[in-house]
Amino acid sequence: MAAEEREEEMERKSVREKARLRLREFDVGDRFSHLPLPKASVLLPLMVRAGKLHLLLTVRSMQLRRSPGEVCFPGGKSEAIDKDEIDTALREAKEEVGLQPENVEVICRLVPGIDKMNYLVTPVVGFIEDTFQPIPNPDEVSNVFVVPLEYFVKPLNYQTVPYKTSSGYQGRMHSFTYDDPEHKMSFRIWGLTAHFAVFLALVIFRKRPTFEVGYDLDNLISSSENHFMHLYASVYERKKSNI
Ligand SMILES: CCC(=O)SCCNC(=O)CCNC(=O)[C@H](O)C(C)(C)COP(=O)(O)OP(=O)(O)OC[C@H]1O[C@@H](n2cnc3c(N)ncnc32)[C@H](O)[C@@H]1OP(=O)(O)O
Ligand SMILES: [Mg+2]
Repeated sequence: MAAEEREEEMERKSVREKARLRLREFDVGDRFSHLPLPKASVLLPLMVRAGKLHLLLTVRSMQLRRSPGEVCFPGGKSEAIDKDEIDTALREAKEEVGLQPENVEVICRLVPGIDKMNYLVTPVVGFIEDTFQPIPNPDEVSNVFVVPLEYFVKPLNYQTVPYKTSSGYQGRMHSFTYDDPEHKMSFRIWGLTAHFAVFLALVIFRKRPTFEVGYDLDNLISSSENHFMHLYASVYERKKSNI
């Protein structure tokens, strides 16, 4: 290995090590697994490119019944064969973009979210190699792209949009437009996917974003958990009153 390559390799390792340490502090493990909602998981695939962390995202096929054409992370619904949320995320990533589970270094599970169908969606964070060549499954994925993680705290094109869930919970959603120099295309990343990307960036960079987030950044762990429990309570109450 040439001296320059050795230096790049050391830099890559140090970027990964710093992120790994921060992420482990935020690992929720199976703390939310008992909640009585249908389950889904997404993989937040992190890679180091040119010394910086990047996230891999997909565009959903237009043929899908749910959220066609939207940007999301590789992921999907839990199946009976999955032992936990990590298994689901890895199985779905393999099915959707051809990522082999043995090529993912799983780091942690972060605080879940709830999607518009009231699925409990667990984000699983894992490192992948920057040399990974996705093989999109055309039934589910129409495109794959990467975004510098820093974009989710320091975006060039950001909006906040109001939303109301079926359970009556009102809030605001992040919406980013990312001009991808590789594909020479713009991608809109919003909703639950944007929510997970922003949280991941806050955990790793610990810096104040250029836009408002609904967290107390000095107490990010408790604040993010309270935020989730508030959302969960509104969904749970609604489900109970529909029984
Ligand atoms: C809060 C509201 C919002 O945020 S909306 C704004 C922006 N949108 C987002 O952020 C996207 C958020 N959603 C997600 O990430 C995903 O929908 C989550 C919640 C992870 C669920 O995963 P999802 O990809 O829908 O499920 P999945 O992968 O299990 O299945 C998708 C559909 O594909 C189908 N499928 C499966 N395998 C095949 C195959 N080989 N050939 C053809 N189709 C296939 C599945 O049956 C499933 O279909 P269906 O949805 O059940 O109709
Ligand atoms: Mg999916």
